[in-house]
Amino acid sequence: MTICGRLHLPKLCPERQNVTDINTRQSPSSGWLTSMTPRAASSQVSSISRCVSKGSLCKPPSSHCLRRAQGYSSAPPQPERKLQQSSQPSGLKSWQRYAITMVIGGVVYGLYEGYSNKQARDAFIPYKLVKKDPVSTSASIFVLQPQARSPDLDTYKEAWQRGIWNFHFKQPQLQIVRAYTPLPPQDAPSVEGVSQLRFLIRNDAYGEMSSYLHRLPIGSQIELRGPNIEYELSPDVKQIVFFAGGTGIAPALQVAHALFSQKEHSKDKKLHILWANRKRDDCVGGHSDHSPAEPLVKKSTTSSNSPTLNASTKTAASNDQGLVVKELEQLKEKHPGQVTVEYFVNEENTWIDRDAVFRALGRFDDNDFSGRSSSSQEQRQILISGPSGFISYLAGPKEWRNGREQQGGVSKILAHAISMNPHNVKVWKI
Ligand SMILES: Cc1cc2nc3c(=O)[nH]c(=O)nc-3n(C[C@H](O)[C@H](O)[C@H](O)COP(=O)(O)OP(=O)(O)OC[C@H]3O[C@@H](n4cnc5c(N)ncnc54)[C@H](O)[C@@H]3O)c2cc1C
Repeated sequence: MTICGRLHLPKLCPERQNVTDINTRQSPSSGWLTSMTPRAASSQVSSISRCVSKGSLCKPPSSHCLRRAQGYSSAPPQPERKLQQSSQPSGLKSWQRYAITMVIGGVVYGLYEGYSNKQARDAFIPYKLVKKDPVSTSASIFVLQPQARSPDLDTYKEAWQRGIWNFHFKQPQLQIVRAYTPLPPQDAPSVEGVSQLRFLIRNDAYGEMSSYLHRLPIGSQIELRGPNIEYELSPDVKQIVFFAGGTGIAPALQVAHALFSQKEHSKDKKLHILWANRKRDDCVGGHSDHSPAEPLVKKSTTSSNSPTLNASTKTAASNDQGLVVKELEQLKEKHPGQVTVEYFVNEENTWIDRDAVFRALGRFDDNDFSGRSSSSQEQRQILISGPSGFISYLAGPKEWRNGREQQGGVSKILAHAISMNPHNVKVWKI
């Protein structure tokens, strides 16, 4: 078993964005590149080039020249004789000076390119709220359309292929930022050119951002920054068991999108999703794909209305399907035999407990792994996404180390289930 860290794209520190509160688990980055402006970069190139072409004997050339370029020096004044000496073509031949200039120029250009791309990623782009489709009494799908400045669609297209990612939303009055995960585009032959974004957002009555977003009328402007990659799907991954809590289903749908759009062996890939919600309202019409012979575990026998499998089967008989359930059903139709879903509803006393986790891990099929070169760990992955309590309950908490949120060890129910299963797996807490 391997526990993996998450990918972090560097971010400008919130203070510099005039944003005071951010809920992403990324720490603000700092450092020379972040704090360097393009003008400073180009002035440094010219100062460095000047310094090198004069044949100055800087050792190492860059540090001395950089200090000079920055306009300060702690070195004592150089005697005139030395300066004259340095203007002679003493140590370096002209081709050497040229080569050094080219190398330094290339490095600075590379840094500047990176800086420009980062600037574009870190800028907030205005979107217009064009639709809000209720999914349940507490969550809606928000549809956003870019306004004047068009986003970099290529970057989004790349993100859709890469795995799990999010955007930062800005609350303009409070200057706070929260992350939300876009849902894969629907009914689009290609993600290319699709500029609308959809988000499943829960309305938390006491939450600053979510209640603000749910109060916004259609036509309002919302500013977004991204994409921020959280998890990168390796092309070697063949089987995934995904534990999703509440809106944690959005990353599961993203993974499905990335997994099945991979060109190689996409027909061999399998995804099993276990989706837990507090209320049936959030997943109306969802019925589990587990075998009827395997009853879901009844947590409590004291409650008179503690339905088990029968209740979910009854609900499934209804034609009513929530929007997210519909998307899951479409996914199953599009990839028959490759996608399976189990629903867990707390108010119906169905839980992702020990048995459920153990059964889920039993879906990893060793027969699918012949003749592949990559390690089986890479090929089988367990992903967990949802509120921090959900992740902790299943696999132990994520941890803060050196100002960054890290994966932490795998403990609790998942560790037990893994120890009982003979499979070699990689675990990601999203
Ligand atoms: C990478 C990532 C992706 C995410 N994707 C999604 C997504 O796709 N969809 C989605 O809905 N969410 C998503 N989230 C969660 C989202 O970013 C926000 O955390 C969530 O919407 C709550 O933010 P908020 O500002 O509304 O709540 P906050 O104001 O930050 O409050 C947080 C919690 O504290 C409680 N609280 C606040 N004040 C009080 C008080 N005085 N007393 C008691 N309780 C209080 C609130 O009820 C709330 O539950 C994601 C989070 C991350 C990190």
